[in-house]
Amino acid sequence: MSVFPRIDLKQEVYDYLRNVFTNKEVLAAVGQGKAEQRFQKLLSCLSHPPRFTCVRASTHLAPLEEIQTRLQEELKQQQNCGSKIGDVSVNLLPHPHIPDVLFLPVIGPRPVVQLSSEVIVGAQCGSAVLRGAHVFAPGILATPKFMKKGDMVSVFSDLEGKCTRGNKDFQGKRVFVGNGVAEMDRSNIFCSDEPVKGVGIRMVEPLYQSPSFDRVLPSMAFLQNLPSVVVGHVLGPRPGERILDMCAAPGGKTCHIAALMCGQGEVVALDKIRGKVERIRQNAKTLHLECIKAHCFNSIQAVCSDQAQDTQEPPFPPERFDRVLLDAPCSGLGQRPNMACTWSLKEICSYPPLQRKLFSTAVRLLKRGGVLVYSTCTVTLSENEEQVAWALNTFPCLTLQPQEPHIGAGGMLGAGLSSEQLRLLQRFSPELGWILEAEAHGEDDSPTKPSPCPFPQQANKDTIGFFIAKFLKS
Ligand SMILES: C[S@@+](CC[C@H](N)C(=O)[O-])C[C@H]1O[C@@H](n2cnc3c(N)ncnc32)[C@H](O)[C@@H]1O
Repeated sequence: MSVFPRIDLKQEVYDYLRNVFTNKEVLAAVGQGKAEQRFQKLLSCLSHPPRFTCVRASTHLAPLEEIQTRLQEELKQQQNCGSKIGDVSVNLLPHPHIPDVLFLPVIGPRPVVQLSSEVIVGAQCGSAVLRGAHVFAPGILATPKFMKKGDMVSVFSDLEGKCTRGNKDFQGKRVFVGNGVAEMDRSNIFCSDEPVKGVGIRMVEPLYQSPSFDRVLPSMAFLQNLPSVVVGHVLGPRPGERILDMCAAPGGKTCHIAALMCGQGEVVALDKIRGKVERIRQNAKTLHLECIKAHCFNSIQAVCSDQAQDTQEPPFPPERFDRVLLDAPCSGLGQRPNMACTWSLKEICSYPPLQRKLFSTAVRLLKRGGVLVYSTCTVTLSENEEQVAWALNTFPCLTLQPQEPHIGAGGMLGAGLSSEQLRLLQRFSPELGWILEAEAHGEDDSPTKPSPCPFPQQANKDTIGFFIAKFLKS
């Protein structure tokens, strides 16, 4: 199952995370051995891609079955267009409990032979390749000296971010992600006056095989991690409501919310970075969602004190929204695949205070009787369960609510929450699925050998690390 080394973390971050996963409450519940095993499995699975590609289907535009058939046809055609991945069957699977999700099993790691011609790409680009993307030219850092369009090359991801652009003899740490065909000469990539655009290497033998969804039925299929799709359903928007998405770019969840409302009502999407707000607008346009109003704004300041002010633009008067989503900026330690995180502990610990400021604004902007969903794509306690404990103490008007669907695990021990409160939280913990799988394959010393999870449980478990809490304001 593991082909890559465990995620590489700064020692101080490793120690911090290890303390989180072996905290007193966890140790009292499961003991040192199990807690340590869970932490080590987490480090392993973070460096690997999830084994399913999740697509959110635009069921506001067409029935799921129609989208499934059209996508399958498109992806088969893509295979026939000259790539070596023609032997793969495209089998999109609907999720039995989530009406707008289609899964595509990822095939890998496959036995791909490395070539002598090496192309080095940035870590982010390498991660995208492991999830089915081709290599876009701006992600290329180094190529063979005389690389010409049409050459077959092996693609490697620069693990430590040490490869300089245009390097001709990079010797640093890298991992192999597959073979591809150059779509450009080296000179076009590094010696052009214009910023370089488009596909630089077309992947024909990826280590992990999943079709590229680039320009495949863009209005019908939106690539989104499963927990992110769950967030939209947990928020439960209804047609005609007024919804605020406080940290919205690039707009995956905003668009899902608008689609669930069948375009009726209003979804206000805020993000503090102007370029990213444009992405929200583009996505809304592509998906034919007209009820989205995107603004560039610092959400911490999105509430004004004047109750009477009825403005269409931020800042908004208090208690203005039926539902609020705070998909908070976070340390992102649940993202997969991620082979190396260069962040310091100080950077990781900078998020909780920011999240609390955003949360306080969210509570003020929410109507009484309204729903607030808080989510992150990270695995720390301080950004997840500890934030929930803080919120319940600070805002007596808030209560935790059950989530639908609830396909992840409950909250993690360590923040002093009761078992009932933990049950109401939803934590996607891919390491738990990996432990089951290893035990089933006899890789661990477990006395019992459960069988590997069938679909869809496997797809529900092998996701990015993610956290969701749902509150009602009374
Ligand atoms: C986790 S991402 C959001 C992903 C998004 N919800 C989606 O599903 O596509 C967090 C976003 O918060 C934005 N952000 C960070 N601080 C913010 C603030 N004070 N006000 C508004 N947006 C902020 C970042 O620019 C980033 O785009």
